[in-house]
Amino acid sequence: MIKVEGLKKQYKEAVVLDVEALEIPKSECFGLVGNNGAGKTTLFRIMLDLVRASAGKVTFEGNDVSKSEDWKSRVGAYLDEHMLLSYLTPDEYFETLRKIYRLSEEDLKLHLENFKELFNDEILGKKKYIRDLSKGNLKKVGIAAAMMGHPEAVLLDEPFENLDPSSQNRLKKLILQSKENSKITFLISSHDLNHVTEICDRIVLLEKGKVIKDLNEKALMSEELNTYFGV
Ligand SMILES: Nc1ncnc2c1ncn2[C@@H]1O[C@H](COP(=O)(O)OP(=O)(O)OP(=O)(O)O)[C@@H](O)[C@H]1O
Repeated sequence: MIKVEGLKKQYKEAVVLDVEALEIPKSECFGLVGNNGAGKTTLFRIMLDLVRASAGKVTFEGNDVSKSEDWKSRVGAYLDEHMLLSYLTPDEYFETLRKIYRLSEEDLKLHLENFKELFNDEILGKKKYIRDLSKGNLKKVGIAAAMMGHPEAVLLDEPFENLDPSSQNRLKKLILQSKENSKITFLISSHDLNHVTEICDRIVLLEKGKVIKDLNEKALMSEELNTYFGV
């Protein structure tokens, strides 16, 4: 379980995140939505100990992520391209991660087979550096990397952004399959209300850093979100 307790992030006088309490149980597909600047990425960055909270904490299976290391081998994430090694080709990058995660060559092959449809024959074996990939293809590499090493939880910031419509559908299918087969907990931030409502069991809406809605009834999600966003 991922637990957020009394979490605050402040830059000078501006409070950009203020989440009293949030519990994300194992295997949940948790959607995070909110307008630009609502605090979604900040929450993910604190969860990954990339940014220090001004107050409060995030725990993964009881351990404070800012004070322990154990969660690092159990959580995968793709927030943006800074997380990639852009001077490598995707093949070299996955091979590097394979060694870090101590996976066999067969394990890596099996993992990448799950991404065959999503990669659409544009990622592997192309001898193109990651830095030269299109934005959508960069995202695909990042997501495949985030899901390597049998993580218990995967955080994805705007995973559908820059993907073409077929790739968006393939990604949704892949997330649903992984959730079904591996019981991965997914935390997904997105501006695409249709996609998140389709794949997530629960959606939290942030406004100016605060949780203003916590929705888990599928039938009501779209209605409430469409009303809020005026779409
Ligand atoms: N290093 C920083 N210094 C000052 N303010 C920051 C810093 N990082 C983030 N912020 C502010 O924190 C707020 C929340 O930003 P955040 O990126 O978390 O929002 P978001 O919901 O992910 O937005 P978007 O949908 O546009 O990606 C914004 O007002 C942003 O300007």
